[in-house]
Amino acid sequence: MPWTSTNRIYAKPSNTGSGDITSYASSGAKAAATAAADSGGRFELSDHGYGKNSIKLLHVHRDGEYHVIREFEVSTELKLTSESAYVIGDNKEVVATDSQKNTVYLLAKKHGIKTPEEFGAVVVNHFLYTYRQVVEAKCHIVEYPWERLQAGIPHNHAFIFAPTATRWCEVFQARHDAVTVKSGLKGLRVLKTTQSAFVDFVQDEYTTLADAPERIFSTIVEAEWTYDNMKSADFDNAWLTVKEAILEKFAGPPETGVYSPSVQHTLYQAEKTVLEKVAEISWIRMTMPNRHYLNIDVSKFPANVTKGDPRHYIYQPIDKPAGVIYAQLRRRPKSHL
Ligand SMILES: O=c1[nH]c(=O)c2[nH]c(=O)[nH]c2[nH]1
Repeated sequence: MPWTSTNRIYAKPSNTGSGDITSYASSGAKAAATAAADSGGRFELSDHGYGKNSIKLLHVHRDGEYHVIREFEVSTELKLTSESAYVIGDNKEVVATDSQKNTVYLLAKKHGIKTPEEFGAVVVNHFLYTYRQVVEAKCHIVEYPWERLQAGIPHNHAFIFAPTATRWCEVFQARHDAVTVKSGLKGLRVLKTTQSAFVDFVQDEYTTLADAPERIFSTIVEAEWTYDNMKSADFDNAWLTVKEAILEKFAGPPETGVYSPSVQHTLYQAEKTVLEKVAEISWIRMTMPNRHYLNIDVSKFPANVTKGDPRHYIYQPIDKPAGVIYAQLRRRPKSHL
């Protein structure tokens, strides 16, 4: 889906002044009130920012009988040119976090929320355009996983919470720069009972793990990615494609599955599928913790207490520790040869 009709998203805000700007304190006071000046050159503020976290918001789009909902937690963060609020307690340039919260509701009312990524761009753009003292704006959005209720046919206005995976995005814009968008998925918990192995790894005096030609594979996937060409990006489609690529490469076809020689290989396969399928994604990073399920070793028990139905297999789920496997796959620049 292209960006919304508002072309403000791609404009590069300048600080040379505009009718939009409603607040700006004198630069004289700002120059003096730095941590470096205040501390006689001993210290400097190496980072700062402030905002409102987890602004809860339900967007309902009522189109006759057919209603669409999206629920979010939106967090905003601004960085000001001035250090005055920190160093001398001068709040003249501070856009209150309470006002940031109000702004989120008012922008949602005005523009609606088509995708979290597009709404995040509206929010950061607004802060940079409206307040000259804002040098950077960030908006982090987490979406609640509501799905339309299916009652034979899709229900017009009832929904069910289906937390298969949580969608999030982070939108950032610095003054004079374009918007950048990072999208992500977390909490996608999966398990399969065969077609997973881990063999042929280093065997030395530190090793007790035996080759496992057959094991349980379970993980809780996290993924994040950015876009090369945001103008043509279809954010909803990208998120669904990432989720489906992970499920496809983890599970394989329903009847036969797909063999996994390691978490590493399955993770790479999923990332490669995403870059093949979604042209606008420039890189993707996935993390797959290896949630271990240990075979219960019954060999030390007498046969009369261990024998039973051979179709029963009992494992011990292990919460901690978990293996942690991650990789980031990006497109290589096209060769000019
Ligand atoms: O798929 C795996 N990768 C590893 O690196 C590893 N290490 C380990 O102990 N078990 C596994 N499994």
